Amino acid sequence: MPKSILAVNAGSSSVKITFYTFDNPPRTIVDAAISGITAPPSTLKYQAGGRKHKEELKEKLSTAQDAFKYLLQRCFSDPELSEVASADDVEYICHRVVHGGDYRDAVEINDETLGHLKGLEDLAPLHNFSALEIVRLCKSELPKVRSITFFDSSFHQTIPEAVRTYPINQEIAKANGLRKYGFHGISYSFILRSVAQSLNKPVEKTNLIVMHIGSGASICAIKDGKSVDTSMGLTPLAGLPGATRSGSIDPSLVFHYTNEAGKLSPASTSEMHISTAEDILNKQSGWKALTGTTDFAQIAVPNPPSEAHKLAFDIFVDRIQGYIGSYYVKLNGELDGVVFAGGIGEKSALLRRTLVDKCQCLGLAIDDVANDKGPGDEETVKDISKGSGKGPRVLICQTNEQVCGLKY
Ligand SMILES: Nc1ncnc2c1ncn2[C@@H]1O[C@H](COP(=O)(O)OP(=O)(O)O)[C@@H](O)[C@H]1O
Ligand SMILES: CC(=O)OP(=O)(O)O
Ligand SMILES: [Mg+2]
Repeated sequence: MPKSILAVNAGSSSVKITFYTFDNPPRTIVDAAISGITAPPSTLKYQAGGRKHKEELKEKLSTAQDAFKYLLQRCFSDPELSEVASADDVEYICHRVVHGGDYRDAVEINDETLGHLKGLEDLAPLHNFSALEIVRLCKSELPKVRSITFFDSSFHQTIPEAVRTYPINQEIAKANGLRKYGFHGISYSFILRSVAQSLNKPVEKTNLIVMHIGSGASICAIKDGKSVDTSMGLTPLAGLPGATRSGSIDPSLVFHYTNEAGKLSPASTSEMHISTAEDILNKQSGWKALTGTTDFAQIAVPNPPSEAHKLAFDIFVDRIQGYIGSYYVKLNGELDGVVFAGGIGEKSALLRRTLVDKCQCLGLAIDDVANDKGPGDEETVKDISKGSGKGPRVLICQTNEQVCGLKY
């Protein structure tokens, strides 16, 4: 029997895996995901053929590796999944790795590339360590299967120098690789292709503002099919706030927050060197710090349970609105569409409605019925614009960070 390809997406609050056939285009054999790792109980979603299943898990899965092991076992032990019964049925594993440094393309894992990626672990503290733990697990437990890593940062290699350069000492910046990298690029690349196709435009002539907003949130300006700016920076902390991340703040805040800020955090291990400040801004800020929950579904409601929930919603809207305005100008007003994607972007009709209302002056308008309904299960791109006028389209794209790796 021909072997399969396994794609793994370790996000900051979820792990999603998909097994594909080697067909062209690849056929999905099974899709399985665990979400809510940072807000237990975790939820399992499992879809194989016509079978769909969702359940709250009793098991405590507190790390991405635990979630990955659980998902793999679940697929291998499914008696109805003869195509993927064990590691012998897998030829390649494609891993989403958030920070790829200067890598422009995917790389196969060997001692040299793994060593190089280990050097980048500190630059994406909520992601690279977990993803590489899964890579290491695959190397030891599925030693015959080849692992390929695909990077979120690759898509943003087209960002112009003046945008990616921080105004600091350039010798130090170059020696230490201190520049804007940008992330969620695997998702942006999938969204770009899917939206261009749905608008009937060639990718290289498509101009978009895309929001990938989930536990980690970013926004990207795409001009002629290329990333020209994005809100995340050297690390995924910059830009928009997220479930546990502050997003951009005045860097001096770090020095005033606590005089311990420069010290290594207790969470640091000999493998990761995270300061207390990084720990606080990455893991103890965002919605969690403001409201106590990391679940935006509890925040984006018409009657928020507290003032703090309302404030969290308003902060998010304010920051996104600022980027949309800035990117609209950077794209010279030549915009085909504004796209909502990621867990929040795809599911929160309230956030979409609020933002589009605030951006009316750019010609954006939303159809309430289409917006409230959202996309159907099989609908990758849904147009929720009002009327068929000339303004930029407002779209929802159900992104897929697994399949994208296969098409790079
Ligand atoms: N109906 C909803 N309204 C608002 N937010 C939602 C809704 N459903 C899920 N979310 C949020 O989506 C986020 C997860 O997004 P996702 O992109 O899947 O995760 P990750 O960032 O881990 O990859 C969580 O914060 C979750 O609360
Ligand atoms: C880069 C990033 O923040 O990813 P995620 O949204 O999956 O946490
Ligand atoms: Mg994600």
